[in-house]
Amino acid sequence: MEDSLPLHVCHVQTLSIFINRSHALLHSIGLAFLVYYRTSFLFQDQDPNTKATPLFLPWLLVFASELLLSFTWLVDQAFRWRPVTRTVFPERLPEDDKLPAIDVFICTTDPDKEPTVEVMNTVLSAMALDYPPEKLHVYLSDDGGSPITLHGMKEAWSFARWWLPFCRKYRLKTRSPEAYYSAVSKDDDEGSGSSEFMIERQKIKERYEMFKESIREVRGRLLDPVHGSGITARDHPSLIEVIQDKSNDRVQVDQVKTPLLIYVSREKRPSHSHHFKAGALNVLQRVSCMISNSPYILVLDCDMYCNDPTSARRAMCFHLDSKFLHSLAFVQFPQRFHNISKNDIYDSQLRCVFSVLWQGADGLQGPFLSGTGFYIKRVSLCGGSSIQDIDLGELKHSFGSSNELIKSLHGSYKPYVINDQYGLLEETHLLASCTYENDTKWGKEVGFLYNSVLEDYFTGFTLHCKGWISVYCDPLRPQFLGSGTTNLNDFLIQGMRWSSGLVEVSFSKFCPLIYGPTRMSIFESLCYAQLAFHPISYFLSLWCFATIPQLCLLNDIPLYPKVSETYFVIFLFIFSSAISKHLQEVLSTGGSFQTWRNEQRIWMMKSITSHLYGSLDAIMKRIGTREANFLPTNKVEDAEQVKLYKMGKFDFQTSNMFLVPMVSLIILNLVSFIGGLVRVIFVGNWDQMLVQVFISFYVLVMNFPIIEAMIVRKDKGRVRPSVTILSAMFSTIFLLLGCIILCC
Ligand SMILES: O=c1ccn([C@@H]2O[C@H](COP(=O)(O)OP(=O)(O)O[C@H]3O[C@H](CO)[C@@H](O)[C@H](O)[C@H]3O)[C@@H](O)[C@H]2O)c(=O)[nH]1
Ligand SMILES: [Mn+2]
Repeated sequence: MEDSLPLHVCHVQTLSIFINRSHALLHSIGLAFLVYYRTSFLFQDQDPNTKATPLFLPWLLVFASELLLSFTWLVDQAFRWRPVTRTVFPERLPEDDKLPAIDVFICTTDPDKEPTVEVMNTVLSAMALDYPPEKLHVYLSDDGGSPITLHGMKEAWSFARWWLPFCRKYRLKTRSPEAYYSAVSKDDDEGSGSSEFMIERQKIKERYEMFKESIREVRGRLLDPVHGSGITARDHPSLIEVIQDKSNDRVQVDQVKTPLLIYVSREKRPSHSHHFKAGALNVLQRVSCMISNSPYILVLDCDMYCNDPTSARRAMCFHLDSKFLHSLAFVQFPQRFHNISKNDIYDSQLRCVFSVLWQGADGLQGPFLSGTGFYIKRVSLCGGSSIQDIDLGELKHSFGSSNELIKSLHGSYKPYVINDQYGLLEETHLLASCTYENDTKWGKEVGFLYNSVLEDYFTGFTLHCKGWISVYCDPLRPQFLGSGTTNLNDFLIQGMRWSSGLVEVSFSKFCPLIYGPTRMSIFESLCYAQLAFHPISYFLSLWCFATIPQLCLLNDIPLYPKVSETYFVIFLFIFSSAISKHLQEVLSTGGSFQTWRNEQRIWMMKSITSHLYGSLDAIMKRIGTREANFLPTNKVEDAEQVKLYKMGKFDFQTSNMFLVPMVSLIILNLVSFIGGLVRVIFVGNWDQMLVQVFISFYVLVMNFPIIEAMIVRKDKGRVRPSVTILSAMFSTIFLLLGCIILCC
């Protein structure tokens, strides 16, 4: 055995650690001075005449916002404490016959928003993973219960019998056929120069076109008026099918070994809450127990195809390491996207999360579960390996009534007897029924958890609380590629769902600051807390910074030290230090100045809208006036929207709920900037008002695309004049109210 050679190594990023810690030290000294400056103002002997003046209120609000931001920053430092990167050596893995089996879970829900061809590309890329095919089982959960998807699966299976041998023979790097055939530059795959290869490539391409055509044709047919079947996405029985060969191509491709492919559509009834993706994943877990019961599970969103076949072996480098055998719950790969433009105006790539934060968490107890692109150990979702000692009654209380399921948990189940399809299907239908989870611990303690719409964050959090660790694997070539949100509307709605899910957790008994520290490393729990609290903290403080200094500027109320005072330097320092740290991180993770500006801007836009509404949504859910929901993002590309996105132009075709607050604040800042400037010039107190003038200026410069879309643009993505007028009304009312409060 190659015992001496490690399967992976971990590199501590010493330079980043040095930069981060020194910056944290300097920055916190700055913040300490700021707090001292503000508190000493609050506690200084007040003139009895001024004590009652409204000056006090704006000061307090601005100070509170400064404290909130400082707190969030401080907690955030946990992510920067000990970043690491990892390298794996898959060539040192044991022989194929010693590798453990893997189940791949793919979730889809809506064939209109999630085009079937794209979903099947994900399925095919997973089937084509470089892993022994008899040890790979691909499950698709179809929450829509759509015959279009089922038909797509059958077609995908037939096509796979051509596609997989081609991939294997030439060791293709790109194994999603769509990505492969539409790639601008070809990978240098083995034998890719030969004419035999070119002929085969062309032949398979034709088959692929036929495959797409068949999906299109069936879609056209099935979309015609539904004939009173009563089956809808929200109301349908369960349907589980092991996809098998019905094609006539058998002669040629009979020898091809294909991974098992299983279609699962769980039962859904309007009377039962189905818990969205987490619910779907839990059904897959149970159903797969009966069929393959593999010890490891790869979870994928329907749009996240495997861009590189080696991810499974890479993940096994960690899972099979004897040091990790009993502690490692999952290996997380970053989410990367295939449709991001160079400019990336919406920061759809989530650069900070996947290039900075997760590496930081990896140096502590591990990256957070990120919904897709992770290889998780099955037992970690079922309460660990202590199951063996628990008695049957207790187990049924946790896992439900199925004896077969419980047998499988003990590992004594002999899964998938193909001859006994009938018995198998009966049991799986029970497991996929919407009542199976009643009075069990599914979703509460077992499987993916339901407490939050951000099931991944919360499930990962409880795993870390139970002492499991995770690792982050981020090789140069992205292992998975999905479609990022490339229009403002989808982006803000997605952000709202995430904020809501995070705030839900922070307002529950699982609040990371209270529940975490006693159960996991303190730094890791700070990381969880940072994420959980950032929506509230950002929306409160940014709303404040976008209004209060501006109102005060118009009313000649100074909130910051004069330029000539020494404390001015403190504010200058804090601002520049924060900005340059962000810039340093952007540049060192391959971004540009433009990236920095885009991230600053989208941070402001998101804080004002998504974080606000997401937090409100969570609060309303908490007090019971609102139900959880999960609007899946749209994966269909709209040509016009894509054009705007590629040009780097914001697409303001979104609801007024998002637009009006943003535009109102821009108008407010415009008025206060111009008014303030005029005033400062006439009164001559620029020394006192400079910071406030600058804040308005900064907001305007950073959000210039909104101004442009209000005034200059004529295309569809502009801000409609009606929105501008409505927003102007809101700003006026706000200004008037503000003046009344401040001046009386
Ligand atoms: O009722 C549902 C809703 C969604 N999904 C699936 O969940 C996945 C993620 O949904 P998507 O619309 O793509 O949401 P995103 O915001 O892009 O997803 C991110 O955020 C989710 C949590 O909000 C995580 O689960 C995802 O992994 C993460 O990529 C998709 O495959 C959907 O088909 C279901 O299976 N059932
Ligand atoms: Mn998605």
